[in-house]
Amino acid sequence: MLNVEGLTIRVGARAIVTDFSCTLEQGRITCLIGPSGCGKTSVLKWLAGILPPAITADGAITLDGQPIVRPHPDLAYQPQSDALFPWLSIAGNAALGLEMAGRSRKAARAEVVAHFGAFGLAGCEDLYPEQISGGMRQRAAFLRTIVQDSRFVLLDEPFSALDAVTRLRMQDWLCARLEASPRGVLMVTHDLHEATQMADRILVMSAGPGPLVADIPILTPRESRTEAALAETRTLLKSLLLET
Ligand SMILES: Nc1ncnc2c1ncn2[C@@H]1O[C@H](COP(=O)(O)OP(=O)(O)OP(=O)(O)O)[C@@H](O)[C@H]1O
Repeated sequence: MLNVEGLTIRVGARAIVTDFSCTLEQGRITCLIGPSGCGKTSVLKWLAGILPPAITADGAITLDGQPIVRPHPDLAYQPQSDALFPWLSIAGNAALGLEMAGRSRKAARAEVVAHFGAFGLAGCEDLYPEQISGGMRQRAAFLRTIVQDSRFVLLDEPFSALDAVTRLRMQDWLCARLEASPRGVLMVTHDLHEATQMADRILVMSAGPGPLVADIPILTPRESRTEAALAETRTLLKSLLLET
């Protein structure tokens, strides 16, 4: 279990996040939503240990009750931008996390290339990032993150550049992967449909810096999440976002 307590993030004297707390459990998807600029990305960057030096933060983080130093191998992070290296092929980029974790280049490449079909990247193995579309780059970055062995995954709008059908496919792929290999996921999204379809719980941040506005468990099993079953939750989320 990953626990965050009392996280406050400041840019100079200005607080952008105040008193943020959450618990991530393995096998559960937590979606983080909130208005643009409320600090969602900053929270993920803090968790990943990559906040820029100009941004300061106070807060406690523990993994199974023990404080951890980040970057940490049990926390994989996919930034909002695809952040692919232009000089590496798509297969090379996707395999990078596994290589850094100690796999040989050949083994890492074989492991990621096995998913290229499901990710709509078949035939792109030896192309470079500038040769493929933004949606394809985002899928390669997602693959690089999700194949890692980390117990927790931090995803910042991982499907924002995808068309509607591809997005649904990737959502299904992620849910199936997590069932086969349970990990804790914290995913930022602006898409209420995505959040309610995928999440076990949804954390709502406020526009102004302040504690979470709401922490909403989604109890309906994923296979029963019809439009009707989720309508009430979506209405609640919309009204919370409008209020903030
Ligand atoms: N490097 C930085 N220097 C100065 N201010 C920053 C920096 N990074 C973020 N901020 C400010 O911190 C606040 C929170 O930004 P952040 O990107 O975390 O929000 P967000 O909720 O993820 O936004 P969005 O939904 O638009 O991606 C914003 O006011 C932003 O301008």
